[in-house]
Amino acid sequence: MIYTVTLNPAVDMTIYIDRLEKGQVNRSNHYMIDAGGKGINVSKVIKALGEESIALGFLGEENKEWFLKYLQRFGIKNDFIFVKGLTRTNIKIVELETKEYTDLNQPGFEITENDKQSLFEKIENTAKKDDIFVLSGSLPANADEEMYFEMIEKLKQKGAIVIFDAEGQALKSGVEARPDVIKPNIHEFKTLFDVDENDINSVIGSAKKLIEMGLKIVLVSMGANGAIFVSESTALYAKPFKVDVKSTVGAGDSMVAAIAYGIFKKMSEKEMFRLACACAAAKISKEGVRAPEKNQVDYYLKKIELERLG
Ligand SMILES: Nc1ncnc2c1ncn2[C@@H]1O[C@H](COP(=O)(O)OP(=O)(O)O)[C@@H](O)[C@H]1O
Ligand SMILES: O=P(O)(O)OC[C@H]1O[C@](O)(COP(=O)(O)O)[C@@H](O)[C@@H]1O
Repeated sequence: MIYTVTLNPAVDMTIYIDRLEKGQVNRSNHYMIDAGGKGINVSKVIKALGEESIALGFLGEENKEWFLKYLQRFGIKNDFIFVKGLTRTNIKIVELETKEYTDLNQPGFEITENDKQSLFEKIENTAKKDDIFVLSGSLPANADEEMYFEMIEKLKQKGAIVIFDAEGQALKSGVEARPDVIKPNIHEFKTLFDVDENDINSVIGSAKKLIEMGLKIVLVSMGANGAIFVSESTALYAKPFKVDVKSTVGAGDSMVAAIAYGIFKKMSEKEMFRLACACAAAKISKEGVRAPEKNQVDYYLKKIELERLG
């Protein structure tokens, strides 16, 4: 089974505006509201690819009805721990004239020691050998930065496969627990290694250090500049190509979803990387934080060009 864990979910409000004038009253063109947060977006894309996952993590008590209704509408199975307060609202601004994308992410609710223990118990009682666990996104406002490290260690002891996507200190400490897969974007990767983002070989060299540490796959996404996939047996570069971008939010999550799906379906590394790039392109060609349709993914699959490196 595939499980996604979202410790800090979000109501994502995507606002489309011709141009944002700072310090002025602005009126939007139109907007969309989606249930989001990294793991939840991963679950949405897995569903769109035709597979099931169960979304775990925390959800704020105060606005949980709307959130759960949204997940039900899209057929996303879930089993959250409900915590005091509201699930945060993150604002995504798309400026139509300049094609600029601005995210305003909030810190989110706080959790108690009890909440944390309940989640750890649920995960420990659920995880079995070869289950796939996707751990992604920021931590609740007051959570200990080592929370992912602890969770990854416990999941690895159970024999589960761990895919991990976080940033900052949570990423640094989580990597020490040797997850199987990480998918940092290039800015996040630069917090792990002092690489030159214009030099693909320097990114590959650093990714290989993580493989030597015991990670199985390191996928570094580089926004409009493509992506790099490194494993023990291969180093691949996905060439960039033009996409009519409607919202960049969830591009990385779509890649993570494809890797989870690919591992679950025992796809080859090359195939799963191609799928990851196609899912990301299909996602960004959609408004808001909605999963792409399967036929859009198939359309982009034909456009992905991979180059073997190193
Ligand atoms: N402007 C863009 N044009 C074309 N592809 C893009 C663009 N932005 C993102 N992508 C695709 O989505 C992938 C993930 O985007 P990225 O911004 O690196 O991740 P994240 O959402 O985690 O920050 C990229 O590797 C690329 O394949
Ligand atoms: O947990 P974080 O790091 O604040 O990120 C949360 C945001 O990330 C998203 O999951 C999008 O992530 P990506 O664009 O990196 O795929 C949004 O749905 C959400 O608002």
